[in-house]
Amino acid sequence: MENQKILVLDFGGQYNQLIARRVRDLGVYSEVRPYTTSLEEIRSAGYCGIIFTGGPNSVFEENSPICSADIFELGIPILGICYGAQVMAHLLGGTVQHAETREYGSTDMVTDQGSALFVKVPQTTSCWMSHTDFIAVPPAGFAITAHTSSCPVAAMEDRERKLYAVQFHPEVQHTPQGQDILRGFLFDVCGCVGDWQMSSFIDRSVTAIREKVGNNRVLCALSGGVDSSVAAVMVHKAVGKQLTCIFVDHGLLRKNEADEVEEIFRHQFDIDLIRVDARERFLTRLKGVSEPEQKRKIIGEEFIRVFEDEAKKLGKVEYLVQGTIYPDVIESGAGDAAVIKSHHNVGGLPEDIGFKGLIEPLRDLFKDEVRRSGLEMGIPAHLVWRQPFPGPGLAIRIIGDVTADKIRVLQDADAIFREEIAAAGLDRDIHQYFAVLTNMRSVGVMGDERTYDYTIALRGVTTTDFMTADWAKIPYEVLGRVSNRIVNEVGHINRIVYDITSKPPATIEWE
Ligand SMILES: Nc1ncnc2c1ncn2[C@@H]1O[C@H](COP(=O)(O)OP(=O)(O)OP(=O)(O)O)[C@@H](O)[C@H]1O
Ligand SMILES: O=c1[nH]c(=O)c2[nH+]cn([C@@H]3O[C@H](COP(=O)(O)O)[C@@H](O)[C@H]3O)c2[nH]1
Ligand SMILES: NC(=O)CC[C@H](N)C(=O)O
Ligand SMILES: [Mg+2]
Repeated sequence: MENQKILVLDFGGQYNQLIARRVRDLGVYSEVRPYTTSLEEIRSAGYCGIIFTGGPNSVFEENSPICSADIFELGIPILGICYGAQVMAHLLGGTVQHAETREYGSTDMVTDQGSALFVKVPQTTSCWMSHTDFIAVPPAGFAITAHTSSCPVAAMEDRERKLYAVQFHPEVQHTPQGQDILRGFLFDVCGCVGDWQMSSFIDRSVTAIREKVGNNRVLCALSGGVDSSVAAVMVHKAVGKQLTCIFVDHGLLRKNEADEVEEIFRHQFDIDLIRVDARERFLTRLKGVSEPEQKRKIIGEEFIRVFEDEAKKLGKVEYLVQGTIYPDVIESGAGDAAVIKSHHNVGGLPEDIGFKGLIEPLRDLFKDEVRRSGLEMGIPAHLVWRQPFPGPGLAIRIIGDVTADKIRVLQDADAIFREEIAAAGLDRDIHQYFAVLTNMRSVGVMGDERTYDYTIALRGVTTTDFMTADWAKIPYEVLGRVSNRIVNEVGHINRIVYDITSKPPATIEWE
């Protein structure tokens, strides 16, 4: 049985992924698709509801993202949020205007409890606003169901056509009744029953993979990280021995990591594994390259070339499995979102790929959801809770060009940092921590001699979904020990700094 599902139609907002997430948290499957998705596709996918997201544009400006007005004729219930609400008003003949002042932050709101959205919400409540434009006049057939002191149409609905719109953001935590409002839309308006759980996601994915693959062989790009391990186990559940995993040692892994991954994987799982020594070829291609996006693209391409070479040795392989997850996709600039960085497995992929297609069963999930599905499939907790390590590895933690010597220095410094964090019992509390070899050299004095050597930056963050993160408040004693050990034990380092920026404005990795 197919699960019911909700389409989150992406108009370029910041919280699109959060909307999808909140819907899944309510037990309803949801997926984010661009606003350009064709009506035919939407109709045939059998969605039981659509949510229009917010977005940075103004509906009345030229070239703003707009969908076809025929979407309202599909008979599928729609909820517009913020820009999405304005799209609905604009397309159906209402008036959207630019306000003199922005409405931003927590705002008192009066609701009509006769609305399916507000039955569980007090008449006077608060909501979180982030807009300048507003709906001045709703389209014909719409009733106003909420207002604030400066926003005449905080919510409107055409009950008969099942079209709903809210100017505020029910998906953010600062709208205290937000989940009740979404629940009202999903359950009362769309008729969702809440039939989705992680286990049904797994079952459905396994079935879909089995159908897609048929009798063919598949390769899985396995890094030993959480995402690809979960993807591999899922594909193995689907097609068993037709799956071969390829683990690439590109020479940019952490100290001793290649051996550790091989050891763990061979013992833990009954899955075919090939370890490829590609250290030479990656280092050769990266020689003299210092621009971060260029490094990422070279690595993305070289990964694919290695997979193609291995596939040839195995005979005919149709599909490549990757452990791509949602943040990889959105940061690589999916839909109308900006390119933050090209993740090697998405934006860094070459155009010509020697496979019929990719299989990415986790593409719509967040890290914490991937972990939940890993635990559900019986992957041991110590693997599921490993901290993430980016595919391009130390190449994006060495600022500037990458050389074998720099890799060694960084591996040693990073190993000390990780050892001390573990010794202090902090490895579960800090969700990702690592050392960065900055390209900066400075003057120091060691053993009464002048030194002119590199600076290591330490980075530690706390986060749940890796989309936003705070810097970890590592105790000074621990930082002190790490600093001492690195300058004493690792050559060519004479200065250590700790990175105290959150994401945003920084990102977790330095490149
Ligand atoms: N060394 C590698 N060998 C083979 N495939 C890799 C390697 N590094 C990354 N990949 C592929 O790229 C994908 C994305 O890497 P990413 O680091 O985001 O995920 P992961 O390694 O599976 O999990 P984690 O985020 O926990 O490190 C992986 O899921 C895997 O398919
Ligand atoms: O597989 C990956 N390929 C990449 O190209 C890549 N870039 C960043 N990351 C990881 O993604 C999370 C968010 O990182 P940023 O805040 O640096 O964007 C962090 O966990 C990063 O380690 C990557 N993972
Ligand atoms: N957050 C939003 O979706 C904003 C919508 C629109 N850009 C406005 O300013 O009103
Ligand atoms: Mg990884």
